[in-house]
Amino acid sequence: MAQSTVRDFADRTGVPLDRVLIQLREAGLASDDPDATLSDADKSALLEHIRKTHGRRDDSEDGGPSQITLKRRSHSQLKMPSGGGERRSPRGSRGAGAGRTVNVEVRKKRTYVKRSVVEAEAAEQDVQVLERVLQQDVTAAEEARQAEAQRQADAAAQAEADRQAREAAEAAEAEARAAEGGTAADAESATAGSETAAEPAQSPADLEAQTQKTESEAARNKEIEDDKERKRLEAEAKREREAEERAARKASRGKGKARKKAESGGRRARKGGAAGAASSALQQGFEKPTAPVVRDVQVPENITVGDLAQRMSVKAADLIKEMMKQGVMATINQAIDQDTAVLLVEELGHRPHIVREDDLEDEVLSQTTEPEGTEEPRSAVVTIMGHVDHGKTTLLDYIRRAKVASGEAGGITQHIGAYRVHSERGDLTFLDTPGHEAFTAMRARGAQVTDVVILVVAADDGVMPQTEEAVKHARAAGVPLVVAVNKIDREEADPDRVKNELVAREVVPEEWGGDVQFIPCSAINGQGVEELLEAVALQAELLELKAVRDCPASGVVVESSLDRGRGPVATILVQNGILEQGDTIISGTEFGRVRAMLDERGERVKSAGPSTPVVILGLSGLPEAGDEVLAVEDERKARELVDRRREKSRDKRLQAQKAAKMDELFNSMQDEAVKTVNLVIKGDVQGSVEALTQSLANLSTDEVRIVPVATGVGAINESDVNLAIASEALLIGFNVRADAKARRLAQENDVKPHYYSIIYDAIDQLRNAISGMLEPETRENIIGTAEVREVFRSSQLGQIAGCLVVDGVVRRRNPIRVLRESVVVFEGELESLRRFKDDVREVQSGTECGIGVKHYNDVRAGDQIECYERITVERTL
Ligand SMILES: Nc1nc2c(ncn2[C@@H]2O[C@H](COP(=O)(O)OP(=O)(O)OP(=O)(O)O)[C@@H](O)[C@H]2O)c(=O)[nH]1
Repeated sequence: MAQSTVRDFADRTGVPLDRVLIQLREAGLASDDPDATLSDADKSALLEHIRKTHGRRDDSEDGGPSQITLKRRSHSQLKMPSGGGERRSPRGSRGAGAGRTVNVEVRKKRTYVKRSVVEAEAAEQDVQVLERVLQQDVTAAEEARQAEAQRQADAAAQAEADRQAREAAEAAEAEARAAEGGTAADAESATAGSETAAEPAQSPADLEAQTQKTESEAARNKEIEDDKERKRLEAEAKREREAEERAARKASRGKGKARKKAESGGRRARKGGAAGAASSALQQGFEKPTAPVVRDVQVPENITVGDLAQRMSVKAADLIKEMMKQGVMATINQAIDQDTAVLLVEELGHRPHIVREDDLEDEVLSQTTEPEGTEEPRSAVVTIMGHVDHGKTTLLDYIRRAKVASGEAGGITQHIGAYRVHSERGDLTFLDTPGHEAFTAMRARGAQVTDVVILVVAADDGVMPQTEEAVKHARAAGVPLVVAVNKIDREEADPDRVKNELVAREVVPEEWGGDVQFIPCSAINGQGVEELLEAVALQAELLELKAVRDCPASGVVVESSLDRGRGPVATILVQNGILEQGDTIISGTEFGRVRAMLDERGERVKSAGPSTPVVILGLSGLPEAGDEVLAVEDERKARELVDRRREKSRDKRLQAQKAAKMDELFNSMQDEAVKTVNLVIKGDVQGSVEALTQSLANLSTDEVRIVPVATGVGAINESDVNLAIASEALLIGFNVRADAKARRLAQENDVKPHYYSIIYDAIDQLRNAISGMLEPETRENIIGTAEVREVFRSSQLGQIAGCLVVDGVVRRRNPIRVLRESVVVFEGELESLRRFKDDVREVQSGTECGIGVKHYNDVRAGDQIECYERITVERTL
């Protein structure tokens, strides 16, 4: 096909010249010159390019809609005046002057096509035209080339045929000439001549064919080369693109969270008006860290493996692996100690920072623990101690002129109460500690907040075990004693006996050269009570008790309980500062604001100074008796401190539970015969629960173990019942009952809550129950002894011992022992028991008899035969 210029080609195809030039440029073929010639090879290359790129444009579109159809609907109303002057309102109601209203709805629809789509379509059409024309041209060129080759081949074949014909003719001619006498030389030369003549006829056609062949081969080679190069470049570009995409994907995965956060931050920033800088900064991709990231890790005193892994941003599994390498086996939720955690953090290349839990404590409590300020005199805190029923409550009752004892269940004080008593010698604060041994622990605490102990000893009873205990506690706490020798109104009262007995315990009366005041008194008729108060006041004076008033308030919890209407209620004794209503306080693991304060008469007070007992409302939970109470200024820090304390106590509890479980397992492995009685104990106040738990736990023996699995303050609830069911525990309510749900659950599961209001009863009943669990004891009872006087041999009966029953009765069916010089030589049973010739069932003391011992033929004169019985005895504790 004839070569043409680009312009000609564009004209022929009808495609704009620009577009043809663009296509050629994209195919990498032509310059910008429209008059450059376009060879067949160029056209082939262009066609190939078009085929490759044709249709790709659709894929590269952004995927958005190529056209949008908008529909609009508008409503309007036309009001038509009615002919009869009557009008109808839009709702159809008739009214004066109303016309007819017609609703008109206009619908419009318009379709917009994307400009780029239209243009792309035009370009695509042009390209299709180009492709078609090029295809035609290339096909035509190919066909022409093939026709030309055919023609040349035909010409060559014709020439060859001619030459052969000519040669044949000439050969025939030469033969004829030879036959006529011609030489062979002539023939040869003729042959050569014919060959030479034939040569010029073949050469021009061959040359042209060869030249064309070489040219097309070169073009094809070039095409192949170009194609290879293009493919290589394309593959390279593709590889680069894919690598970029991979990196971007990875970055987006890795930074997913961060980006979300950043984006939200960005949104916030945009909202705030600072959009530009923020959003451009956020678009950066993921940057692979070039060096290991070293983190600063806070290591508290106790931390779980999972938590530590999170702080280091490593997987928990990796941390556990690392621990295994170090020889530590732990699960993800297991708490590890600070030292181990520090080692692990260092091992993993981070910087540990040891967090001392006391830091926060110190910070929050610095102002309160050591009060600074002017010290002022304060009234004494007095505790009454003594043996059960020696008259503690009656004495306090007399002193504060209120009937406390009469209102108490069983007449025994069940929990610590605190009362302020006004006397002529100033105020005294009394902590009423119960006298039962069960309250030992509480009493010990009472002694610690106490300035003076009144030791009540009944003059008719003398020193008893708890009197001694009280002396020990007072001594241990370094608290001075004042002895109230009570019940002197009784006839059998013997105050001197009390003195003597106490002197033996190194409590020496002043009048006998000691330092302890002994005051004889009667709590019933009040005799000597004034003197007692005077003695206490005197003792307090000697102590020169002081407190700081102008400092943050601090004190101690005396008792706490849960009140149905008021929530947690705590009796506290203020020791320093002035506690005001509204103060923020912390106590142990509890936190709160003092909502209300009540004094010992239940009257509201706004503030309470040193040595004042008050009941406070507003704590988050029940603090333990003996816990410190502190008023704090920084509420946030105080809350944080309480949270940390709770965490700590929970950890401790968990660890203790684990230890307990291990111990239990170990014990049960060691001795499976040991029976366990589990208890779930609920009570009205913390002190009672503690005391009851301790007393009941003390009933444990080697054979029966008492395990209080759960204790708490408040009504018995569903969870208590569930726990009792699960652990097969006895459910005990002390001055509390099961709520409705708990009752139902208990009934359904045949669990019976045991209610008590007197600690003695609970102890006695449990003791009886435990007694029932003890294995009965088998005892031996010797019922008779016979002395062997003589031994006979009978052919029928074997050896027979002639005996005299010296003690009790010997029975035929009972087991026997043979004793020789008081040593058992045989144990077995009787073969026969005879009186004279008769078999008898038993022989009484003082009677002779013949005894045959089964399976024993060595009974000798002088031996003793002991007859006994086995009896089973029920055991009690
Ligand atoms: N005659 C006489 N009886 C007294 C006197 N003091 C107490 N009692 C009686 O002794 C009994 C026990 O008195 P409480 O005051 O309940 O004894 P307690 O030491 O408080 O007992 P617990 O609360 O169990 O620790 C009561 O019946 C009192 O009436 C007294 O001075 N004289």
